[in-house]
Amino acid sequence: MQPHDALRGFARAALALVYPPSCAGCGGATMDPGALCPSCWSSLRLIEAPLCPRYGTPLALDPGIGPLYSPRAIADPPVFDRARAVALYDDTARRMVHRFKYEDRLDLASAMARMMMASGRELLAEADCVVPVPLYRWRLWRRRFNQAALLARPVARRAGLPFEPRLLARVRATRPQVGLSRAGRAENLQGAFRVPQERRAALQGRRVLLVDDVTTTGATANAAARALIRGGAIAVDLLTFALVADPLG
Ligand SMILES: O=P(O)(O)OC[C@H]1O[C@@H](O)[C@H](O)[C@@H]1O
Repeated sequence: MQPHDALRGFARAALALVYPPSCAGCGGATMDPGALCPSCWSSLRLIEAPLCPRYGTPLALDPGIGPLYSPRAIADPPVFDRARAVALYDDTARRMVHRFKYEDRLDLASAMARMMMASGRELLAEADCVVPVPLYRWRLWRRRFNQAALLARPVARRAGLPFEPRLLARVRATRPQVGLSRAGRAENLQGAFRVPQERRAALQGRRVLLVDDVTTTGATANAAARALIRGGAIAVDLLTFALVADPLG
């Protein structure tokens, strides 16, 4: 056994003392940290092909005639190239995100990131770097962590890609997206992100994988992707843990 394996084993055991393994969905007992109990696992609505190649939303059928875009991708194409998510944001996925983000269950990040790696395989294969959606400094101070960064870091590390949280900054405080209409969400995010002048050189010509916890309307990802492209990225893909299947009208 390598010394770092022993250290990792010790860290895992110490973590299990602080956070006894419990289901990431319902909180019931499980064997492994971050695992789901059989009932939550079977109710997690994993997103599987056929998918809209742009928004990553599940499609009802695959006619087998090449890529089929969702009506929304045709009528309202996003700024990012392709989005992928692990699960639809209902029941189990919502409970997981709430535990992680609002109940400080930061230990869930590793398991969630592992699932994101599987769903984002094709995006990771082409990405040059991984950038989390940043929080504005006051929000970061209040929450004490950026949930997107906690997911993006292990994704980048396991994929062997650079983790680049400083390539994108949130330069304006925005209202929480929850409770806003689709138009309100887009307006709320206008001008909220910028690539810092001193980081522009580092971004030129790179394909960015943007990471967040949830996509609802895509307004946050669009605003972030727009700023990254203005700042020099050649393209932006989006990877989130959950996707709201039927976002507000
Ligand atoms: O901008 P849309 O996709 O509507 O909403 C998703 C955002 O709203 C927040 O709660 C999430 O963390 C994410 O950043």
